[in-house]
Amino acid sequence: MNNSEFNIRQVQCVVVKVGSSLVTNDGDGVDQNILNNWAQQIAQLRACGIQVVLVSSGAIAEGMKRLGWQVRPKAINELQAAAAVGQMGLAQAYEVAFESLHVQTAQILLTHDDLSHRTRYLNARSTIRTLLEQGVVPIINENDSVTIDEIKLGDNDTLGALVTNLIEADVLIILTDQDGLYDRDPRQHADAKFIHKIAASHPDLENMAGGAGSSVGTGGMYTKVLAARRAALSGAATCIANGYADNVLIQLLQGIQIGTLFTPAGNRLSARQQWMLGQVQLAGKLIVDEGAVQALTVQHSSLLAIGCVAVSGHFERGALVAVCNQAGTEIARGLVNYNNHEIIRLLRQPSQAIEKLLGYVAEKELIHRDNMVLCHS
Ligand SMILES: Nc1ncnc2c1ncn2[C@@H]1O[C@H](COP(=O)(O)OP(=O)(O)O)[C@@H](O)[C@H]1O
Ligand SMILES: N[C@@H](CCC(=O)OP(=O)(O)O)C(=O)O
Repeated sequence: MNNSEFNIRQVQCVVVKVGSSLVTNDGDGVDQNILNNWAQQIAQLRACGIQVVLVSSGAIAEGMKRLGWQVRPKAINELQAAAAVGQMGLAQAYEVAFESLHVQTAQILLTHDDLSHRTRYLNARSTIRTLLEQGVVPIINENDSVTIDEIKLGDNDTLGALVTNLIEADVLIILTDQDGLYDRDPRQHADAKFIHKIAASHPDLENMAGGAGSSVGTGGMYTKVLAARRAALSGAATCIANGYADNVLIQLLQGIQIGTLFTPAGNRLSARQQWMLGQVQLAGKLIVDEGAVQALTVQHSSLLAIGCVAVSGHFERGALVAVCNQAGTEIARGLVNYNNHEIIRLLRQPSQAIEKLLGYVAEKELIHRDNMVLCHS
C-alpha cells in the first residue's frame, strides 16, 4: 500500500507495540486489566482475519517491582537481571489474558545480532510468519538479559519498526500514554497542538518529538517518530495512539480517526535494503569526496575507489559499511567488494588501477549500487 492508496480498513497484518508505562501502570507492576483489554481486541481482530504481532515492553519495570527496587538501576547487569525476572511476569500475564479467549501466544526474544545475521534474520521472519499462519499471537521483546548497550536494538519502538519491516506488516500501531503526537511535549507545554495526520517523511518530526515523560518509558516520542520513519521504508503506515482509549485497536482499524497517523511515501525499499538500514552496528566506514556524494545521491551510481578518500574499521569483502561525507555524516551504506587493507591501497585510484595494485579484480566498484542504500531513503 502507498500513501495515496493507504486505507487502514484494508490492512491484513498489524504490529502493535505497547510501552512500559502502559503495561505496568507507570511502574506499578504488570496491569492485568489492560492486558486483558488488549487481548480481547486482538482476538476480535484475528476473528476478522487480521494477523497481529505484539511487541511488548515492561520486563525491566516489572522486574524492578518484583525485586523491590524503587529506582531504575544504571548498571547493565542489574537491568539484565530485572529484565530476566520481569519477562516471566510479562509472559505469564499475557498467557492468562489470551488463554480465556482460546488464543495461543508465543514468546520471541530478539537481539540486534538476530536481525543482523542474514540467516537468523530470515529464520526470525519465517518463525513469525509460521506462527501467524497457525493463528498464534507472537509476543516479542528485546532479549535484554543477554544484550549490552553496544549491541542493543535500543528500544522497543525501534524493535516494533524492525519487526514491521521484517514481516512487511501493513501498519505499526504504537500504544502509549498520550493521545498521539503533539507539536511539542504536552506534559511540558499546555498549549501543544495535536497532529492528526502527517507524512512519515516530514522533516519536522524530530523537532516536535521530545524524550520520555514517565519514569519507566525510555525513548519518548523521539524514538516513536523514528520508528514511524523506519516502518515507512517497507511501505507501512504508523499510528501512535493512547493505549487507555476505549477499544483503541478496533477503532483504529475501523478507520475511526484517533491518534496520529504517519503515512508512508509511495516508494518502498527492497527487503535487502531495509535489512541494511535496520543494522545498528556497521563493520567500518568509507569517507568519500563531494563528487562521490553527488554521484551516489543524485545519479544513484555505484561507489568507485576514485571518490573514496579514507577508510576505517577491520572488515572482509561482503561486510556492511557506512559511506560518509567528509563532514562525517552517513549518506549511504552498503556491502563492500574489498576488505579494509585492500581499500587503503585503492583510495583515490581509478578502477583501471585495481588489478595492478591488488593483483586481481573482484569488481570494478567498491560498492555496487545494487548492494547500497541511501540513508535518507
Ligand atoms: N511531541 C510530543 N507529543 C506527545 N508526547 C511527547 C512529545 N514529546 C515527548 N513526549 C512524551 O513521550 C512520552 C511517551 O513516551 P515514553 O514515556 O517512552 O512511553 P512508552 O513507555 O509508551 O514508550 C509521553 O508521555 C510524553 O510526555
Ligand atoms: N525491553 C525493555 C523495554 C525497552 C523500551 O523501549 O521501553 P519503552 O520505551 O517503554 O517501550 C523492557 O521490556 O523493559
